[in-house]
Amino acid sequence: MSDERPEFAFINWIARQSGSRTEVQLGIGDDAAVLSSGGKDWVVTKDVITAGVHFDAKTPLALVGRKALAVNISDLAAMAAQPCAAFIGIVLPKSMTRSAAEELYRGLQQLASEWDICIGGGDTNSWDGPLVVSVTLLGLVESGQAVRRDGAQPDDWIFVTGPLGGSLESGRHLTFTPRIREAETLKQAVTLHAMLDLSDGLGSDLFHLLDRSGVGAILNADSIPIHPDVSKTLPSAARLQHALSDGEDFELLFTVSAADGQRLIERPPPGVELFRIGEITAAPGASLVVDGEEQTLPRSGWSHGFGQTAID
Ligand SMILES: Nc1ncnc2c1ncn2[C@@H]1O[C@H](COP(=O)(O)OP(=O)(O)O)[C@@H](O)[C@H]1O
Ligand SMILES: Cc1ncc(C[n+]2csc(CCOP(=O)(O)OP(=O)(O)O)c2C)c(N)n1
Ligand SMILES: [Mg+2]
Repeated sequence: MSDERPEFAFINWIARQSGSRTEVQLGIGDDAAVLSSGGKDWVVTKDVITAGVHFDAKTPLALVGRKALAVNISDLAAMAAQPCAAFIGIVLPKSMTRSAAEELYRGLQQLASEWDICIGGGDTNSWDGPLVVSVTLLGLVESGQAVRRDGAQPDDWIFVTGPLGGSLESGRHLTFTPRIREAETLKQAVTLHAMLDLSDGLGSDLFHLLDRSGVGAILNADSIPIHPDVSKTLPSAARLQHALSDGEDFELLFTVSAADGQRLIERPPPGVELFRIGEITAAPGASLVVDGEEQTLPRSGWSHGFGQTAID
């Protein structure tokens, strides 16, 4: 007879629908999972989402589960890898019911099956704090083919795969489709020099790519695609600011040689939206051309602040 106390009953319920993959030789039920790669490279990512920070009390729990996995799939898209197995850590508020916990998991499980992801394991805790979901996601890529942040080169063209801004107000941050297919299509079409996904906002994430690559960038304000979710009644400078700093767009930003960039513009690969927003420069720093005038692009966007007030 299996252990029917809440934690173990819930884990048994999860195990019955965890999916399977040949790479996952041993999944839920032992002290650890066993995976084999078949000669490819593993690409491993982790993102945590927290009540009050990434979703609020009104967010349907199925969408919370969905988002916890989707943000990680987006990180694998940014590396041009294919998702394979997920490990789910959940810290439930003690007041949460079993059916609420199941709803959370259903949202997660549904997205997992859409992307053929096997849930290989995880951990379940409960406490007197808010809901926290932490996902570790493993993906696969042909050896040496992961696309990194540090490969941008001077004169590269910079592209994004979709319009930016307004994702929180519209709820898009809960329902977006990770750009796995787009990354795969682009990887087939051109040589991707550097890539990342836009989670904190263009005005923040661009700098991560520039810093890692040791280059700078010049962006054209008129070319930055502003999402229809950003209110049309705002002045254009405010709309641009939303596109730069709202975050959670989960579009890809990538750089390619000018020749490859030209190719993408002339023959856009099917199923990929593309916006050319600027160029990489040898000189560090980022600037923005607004009405023909070059301005410094300040770092903006989201970052998790802490340690500012001495209460420890
Ligand atoms: N607490 C942590 N311990 C170890 N590595 C971390 C921690 N937090 C973030 N990282 C690492 O720092 C890098 C940047 O993280 P992050 O800004 O969260 O990236 P992303 O936007 O892709 O999720 C990643 O390599 C991530 O694995
Ligand atoms: C309740 C709530 N407040 C604010 C936001 C907006 N927001 C939360 S986290 C975030 C940035 C991305 O999160 P992070 O944990 O930094 O992701 P990572 O860069 O690690 O992928 C944004 C824009 C939200 N989605 N929900
Ligand atoms: Mg992260």
